[in-house]
Amino acid sequence: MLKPPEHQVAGHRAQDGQLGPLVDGCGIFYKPLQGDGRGDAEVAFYTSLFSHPAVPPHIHSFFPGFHGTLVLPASDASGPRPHLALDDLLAGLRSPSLIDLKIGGRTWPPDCPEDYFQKCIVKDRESTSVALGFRVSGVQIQDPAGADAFWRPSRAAVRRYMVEDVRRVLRQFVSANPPSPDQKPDCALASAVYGGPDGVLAQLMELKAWFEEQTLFHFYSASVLLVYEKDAVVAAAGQQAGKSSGVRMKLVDFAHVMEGQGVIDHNFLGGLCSLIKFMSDVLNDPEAGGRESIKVQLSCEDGSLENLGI
Ligand SMILES: O=P(O)(O)O[C@@H]1[C@@H](OP(=O)(O)O)[C@H](OP(=O)(O)O)[C@H](O)[C@H](OP(=O)(O)O)[C@H]1OP(=O)(O)O
Ligand SMILES: Nc1ncnc2c1ncn2[C@@H]1O[C@H](COP(=O)(O)OP(=O)(O)O)[C@@H](O)[C@H]1O
Repeated sequence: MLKPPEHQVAGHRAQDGQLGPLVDGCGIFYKPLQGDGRGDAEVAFYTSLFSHPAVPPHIHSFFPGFHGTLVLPASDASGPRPHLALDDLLAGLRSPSLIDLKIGGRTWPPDCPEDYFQKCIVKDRESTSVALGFRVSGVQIQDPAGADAFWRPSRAAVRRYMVEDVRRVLRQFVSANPPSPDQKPDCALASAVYGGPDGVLAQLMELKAWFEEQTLFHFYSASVLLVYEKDAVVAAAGQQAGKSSGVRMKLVDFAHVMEGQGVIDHNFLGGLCSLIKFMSDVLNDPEAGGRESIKVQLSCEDGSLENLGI
């Protein structure tokens, strides 16, 4: 049976009669084709990515598997609608921690409509996109209180994140202690999630190497989605023989991918480099919890952690 994903952290949601993605519980994530040509652009991108001879096969693993399109009843009750059928990146995970990081200092493609440009540039300037080359779009972290408890700041709170908030959240994301005004993130899982041969940093470096060369695509408003499950990471760290921690890192959201026309995607590449630097800092200085006394908006959706003065 199709239902809205339990753990979606950003983007359009199939809630309250809105159009959004659905999952089948068997490993497929169905994303409705959006209007204004965005859905068609996303289908064209996936088709090109998986068939273009100049895309090295190992690069495919940085993207969700693509299984074509399927007409399904839309979540907004508007009737049958084509959906992209993608691998569900959270399949098999009961208590995932995940973060959506929108990459690029500018999220608007060239020649987009003026009103869209105006909307995007305001968000880019008011968020950390311009300053850092990326921003947090959404985050959920398993709460140590229980496997089914999560810390998930509201969309409005995430939109207000400034540079120090981003630094803090990237530390909190790999910490075993809960977000609190009294404690710095302990970064206990940093080496297991960000470090190691199959950790996020190693994967980002491999992706960056491709972006240093590829001139096929320019990715505007696409995200890096990081997913891990604490129990699996802790279990892998306790084993000698390099058991995989199962940390998943994929790119998502290709509604605004443009042809690269032989030019490096310096906007996306710059954002990747910046993210790599931020994560390296977490690994190299795991004790630091970020500047003290910063007013960040670490609110939960239930409001219980609203306005922590961290
Ligand atoms: O509608 P908004 O203002 O919430 O903007 C959406 C963005 O939400 P935000 O508020 O930035 O978190 C949303 O961002 P996230 O995926 O939530 O990071 C998308 O950028 C979405 O555009 P598209 O589906 O990628 O074409 C954006 O939707 P469009 O307005 O471009 O359709
Ligand atoms: N293949 C996928 N599997 C699981 N979750 C996904 C997948 N793609 C996206 N998501 C979830 O949906 C969110 C929004 O996805 P995105 O493609 O950016 O949608 P939108 O175009 O509405 O912004 C992501 O932050 C993530 O939580």
